[in-house]
Amino acid sequence: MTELLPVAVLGARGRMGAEAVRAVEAAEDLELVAALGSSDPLDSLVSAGARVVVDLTVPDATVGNVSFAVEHGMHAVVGTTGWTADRLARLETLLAGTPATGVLIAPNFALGSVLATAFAAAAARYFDSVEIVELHHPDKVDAPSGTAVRTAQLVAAARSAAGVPDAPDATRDQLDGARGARVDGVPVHSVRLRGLTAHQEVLLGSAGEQLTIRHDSFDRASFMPGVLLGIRSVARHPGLTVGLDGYLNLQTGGTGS
Ligand SMILES: NC(=O)C1=CN([C@@H]2O[C@H](COP(=O)(O)OP(=O)(O)OC[C@H]3O[C@@H](n4cnc5c(N)ncnc54)[C@H](O)[C@@H]3O)[C@@H](O)[C@H]2O)C=CC1
Ligand SMILES: O=C(O)C1=N[C@H](C(=O)O)C[C@H](O)C1
Repeated sequence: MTELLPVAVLGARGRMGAEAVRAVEAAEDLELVAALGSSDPLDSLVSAGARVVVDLTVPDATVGNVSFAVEHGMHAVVGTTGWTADRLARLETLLAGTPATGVLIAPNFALGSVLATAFAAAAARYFDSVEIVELHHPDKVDAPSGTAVRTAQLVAAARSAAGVPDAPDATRDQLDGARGARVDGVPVHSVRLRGLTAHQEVLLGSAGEQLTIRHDSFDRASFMPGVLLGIRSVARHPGLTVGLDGYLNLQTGGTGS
């Protein structure tokens, strides 16, 4: 009989965590060994024998949780937002001490969203202007979304690599925030609206034309195939991987590893 992979979920009583608990419980090759909330001690991850820790908590808690997992030789699959460049650099330093341990920081687990971001990065060099609109439910605690930040970073990097200058415009803000926030020079606008789940549009414009790349998550079930792919793959990817695209062969049309 094949051994089951022992998995723990942190933030297990939250919107995403509860969905992940159900997905792990339903997977025949995985065993849910711990499902922790905010007041549960991390030590129970060790006593439960978790090999992979899934973090779906809050930006203030995720760094401590992931550091604990890495320090105890557990792999981590992280959907929580708030991973700044500085936090990622410190995590890489920590991971250098345990070279066999893998951490996946995935701003978005929905395969369609990962593809939409890749399409936007591929298109970015061909258009004069690029702006991002992200739209979420109003219970979301952060803005802009992690997905929008990641998309803006990849768009900006693609434009910079191709030598595309920032598109100038004539607008001078009459009110702070009127043009959104800038992430690596890319304007990002955040909408919070009751009834929404998680949505993003990348608007690319040139003279006389517009390309819109839109992705919609209507249900948190959309994130679960990516969460499961992360859990099953993380041990084969030691070190830090940012973005689920790191586990997919997007260029070759492969189905992941
Ligand atoms: N990567 C992705 O595809 C997705 C990422 N997210 C991100 O996941 C995070 C969670 O989102 P939601 O589930 O909507 O939030 P939520 O607020 O419903 O759930 C967060 C849960 O974490 C718990 N928590 C807080 N501190 C904790 C700690 N130290 N240990 C264990 N649990 C703790 C809270 O009590 C709460 O139950 C957010 O950062 C969100 O942006 C959300 C959806 C998809
Ligand atoms: O809080 C959410 O809901 C989501 N958070 C992630 C983000 O900030 O990008 C992923 C998805 O957009 C849903």
